[in-house]
Amino acid sequence: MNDIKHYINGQYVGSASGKLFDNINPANGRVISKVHEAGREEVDAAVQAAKAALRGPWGKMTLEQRTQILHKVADGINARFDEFLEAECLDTGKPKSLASHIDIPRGAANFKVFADMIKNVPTESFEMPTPDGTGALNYAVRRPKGVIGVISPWNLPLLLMTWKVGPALACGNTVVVKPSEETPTTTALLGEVMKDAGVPDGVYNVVHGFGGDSAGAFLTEHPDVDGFTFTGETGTGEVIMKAAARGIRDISLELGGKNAGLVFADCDMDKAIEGTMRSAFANCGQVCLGTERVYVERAIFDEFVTRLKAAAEGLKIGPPDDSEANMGPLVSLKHREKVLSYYQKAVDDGATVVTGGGVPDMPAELAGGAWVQPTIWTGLADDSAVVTDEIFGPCCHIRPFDTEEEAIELANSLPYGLASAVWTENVSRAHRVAGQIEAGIVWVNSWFLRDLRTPFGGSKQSGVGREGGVHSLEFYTEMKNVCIKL
Ligand SMILES: NC(=O)C1=CN([C@@H]2O[C@H](COP(=O)(O)OP(=O)(O)OC[C@H]3O[C@@H](n4cnc5c(N)ncnc54)[C@H](O)[C@@H]3O)[C@@H](O)[C@H]2O)C=CC1
Ligand SMILES: O=C(O)/C=C/C=C(\O)C(=O)O
Repeated sequence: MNDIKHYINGQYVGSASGKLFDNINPANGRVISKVHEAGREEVDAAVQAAKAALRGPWGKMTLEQRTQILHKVADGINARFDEFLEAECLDTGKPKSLASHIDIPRGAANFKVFADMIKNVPTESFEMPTPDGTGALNYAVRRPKGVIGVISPWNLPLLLMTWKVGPALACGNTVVVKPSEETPTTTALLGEVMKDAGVPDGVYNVVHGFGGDSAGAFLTEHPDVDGFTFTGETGTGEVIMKAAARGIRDISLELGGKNAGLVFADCDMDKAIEGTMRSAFANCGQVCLGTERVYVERAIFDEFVTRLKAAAEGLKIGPPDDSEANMGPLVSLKHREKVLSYYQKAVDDGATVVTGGGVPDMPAELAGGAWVQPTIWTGLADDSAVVTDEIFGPCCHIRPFDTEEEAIELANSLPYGLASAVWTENVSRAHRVAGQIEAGIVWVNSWFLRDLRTPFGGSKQSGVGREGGVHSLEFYTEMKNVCIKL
């Protein structure tokens, strides 16, 4: 069994404290590896390496040189595709069929897309008159923000970490990444790829550990980090925001959601079932953009529930290597406890359990895994915690509505505002409803269709700021105006 070490200043290093924690395979509960837990010492070394690297060869490279290296990073991920796939699936338990189509290709694409984007985005220039008649010229330039602290979650580990690291490096910053303690491996492996691609030492650093009173907190408390980007729970986002306030550091937060799907009677039912299925159960329901509240127009409610039930019962639960499996386990037994507590709460609150609601029977070798059944409920009150809290499991509650206004009101009724999916074949309705939903992303007749040039993030308690396209460049750079008197 291998140890997973920190990656600091181009070297894999262990913790001075010798503290290690277990990395567990959620498909069978067995230990995959031991991970070094960073103390303040390792976090400080990583931040100092990142700070120094800003003034080293990285800071002196031309944009062309930098972006060529990032292309090599993407090529390096693709060249070691199977290793990344194996590592990601061991850490998360997700089906290889899913990770090979989404997680790993996006991990590589995140470097290429932002390397190309930074070369093609113009900045502003304004000529102005002056009293003496000679005039002045203003032009804006982008400069790296500095050292970026990247705190990433476990649900799409490589995808979400590189979604931040790709643009951060494209803009000339250096990074210290704190991956989730649940899924450290691909972030660690990326160090080798960075080295082989010619990324100078100190540009990409990784420290492992937990959140509070561990590597995560030590990183956010470190005064030499210039900005933080985080994806995860809303409560954690608040803690990070407070830490970033000291020293007035910038933040980009993509937080929780309790997303609504609105299914109108004029929808294409096949599309609505297929899309809602994916949005509720893909990645075992562990996608912040997933649909946990489904509102269906009363005329088609019964048919929709019957068909979604059949679809959920058709899912094949299994380990990553099972090529027929389309649903893996949850990320950990601890997370399963949380999800199962909501399964119980739904029953206590009087739900009708349409399907699921428990733990599936698994073969003996998988019995220690964090398996749960895909679950659908109806009949809960709008204020049940099952309908208002982010559960982050393979489950949804379906409730009927009678009018478009009611559907919009229900969708907007929570403090979250991340994503929504609207199912209708009426284009006027699609525009009207999309315009009124309080969320960062509204999909119409689709879900998780991602164009990396688009703004991505949440409104209300689902986040602060937007990443994606030029919005990533906005966050990862400082704009400076130069005014030249002519
Ligand atoms: N993509 C998303 O939107 C995600 C949402 N969640 C939600 O959060 C719930 C709890 O899962 P967790 O893993 O505990 O999520 P979390 O938000 O606490 O963890 C995400 C990352 O933040 C770090 N972190 C935690 N506390 C920190 C602190 N005080 N300072 C700095 N870094 C800190 C963690 O170590 C991890 O790297 C889930 O049940 C789910 O509802 C979890 C993961 C991803
Ligand atoms: O960038 C994407 O395509 C996916 C984003 C998904 C999340 O942010 C999430 O599940 O947390």
